[in-house]
Amino acid sequence: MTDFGEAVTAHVRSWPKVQKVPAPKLELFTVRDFVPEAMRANLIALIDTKRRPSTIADPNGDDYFRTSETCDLPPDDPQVQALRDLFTRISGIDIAYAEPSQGQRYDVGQEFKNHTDYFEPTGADFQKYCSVAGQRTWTFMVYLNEPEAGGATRFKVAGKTFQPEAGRLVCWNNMRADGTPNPATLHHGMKVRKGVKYVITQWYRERPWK
Ligand SMILES: O=C(O)CCC(=O)C(=O)O
Ligand SMILES: [Fe+2]
Repeated sequence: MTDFGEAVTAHVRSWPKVQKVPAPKLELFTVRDFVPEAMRANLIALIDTKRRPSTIADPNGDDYFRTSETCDLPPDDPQVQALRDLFTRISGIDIAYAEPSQGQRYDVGQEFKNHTDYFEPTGADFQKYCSVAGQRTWTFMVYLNEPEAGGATRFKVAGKTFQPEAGRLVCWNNMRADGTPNPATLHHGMKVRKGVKYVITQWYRERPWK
């Protein structure tokens, strides 16, 4: 599938128990209990063994913009493959368009401030990140657990906040119908206040990743 607009939206909508989140100017969906519990536990353990400080594409002078840790999930791990299969089934997007899946771990006080997942077309590093596979299209994000307090994902423009809920999927189209990046996708991984938060993010590109 190479139509990342309506075709993916229609595919996601056909998933049992998917909910379309009412948000102006934004295709935003959620599915509760998307990731089975046994898979969540294994993925959390994987993230814990391989984490490194998270980075951002265009440094903006704020060293505290994204303070979490990231894990590049091993593509040959059976749990990672099972999760990627789930993303393929709900999105209908060929796995060739998927970036390597990433785990994120937030300790108390850690966050990912307001950002968009697409690369700024005017950003200094746009060519570096997008010349081969193109822009990011869809984001599929799952919560692997529930911290004791904090750690919500807030879509400021769309006016929607998700509390972390183990197994829940949140997904959205980063592009508008005309193919330009959609600023209404702005979102904030808010500070964890108590406990630890684990999520996995899966991004898709306009062209095959490799
Ligand atoms: O942790 C969250 O709630 C959001 C994560 C996120 O936005 C990202 O990894 O791009
Ligand atoms: Fe994000």
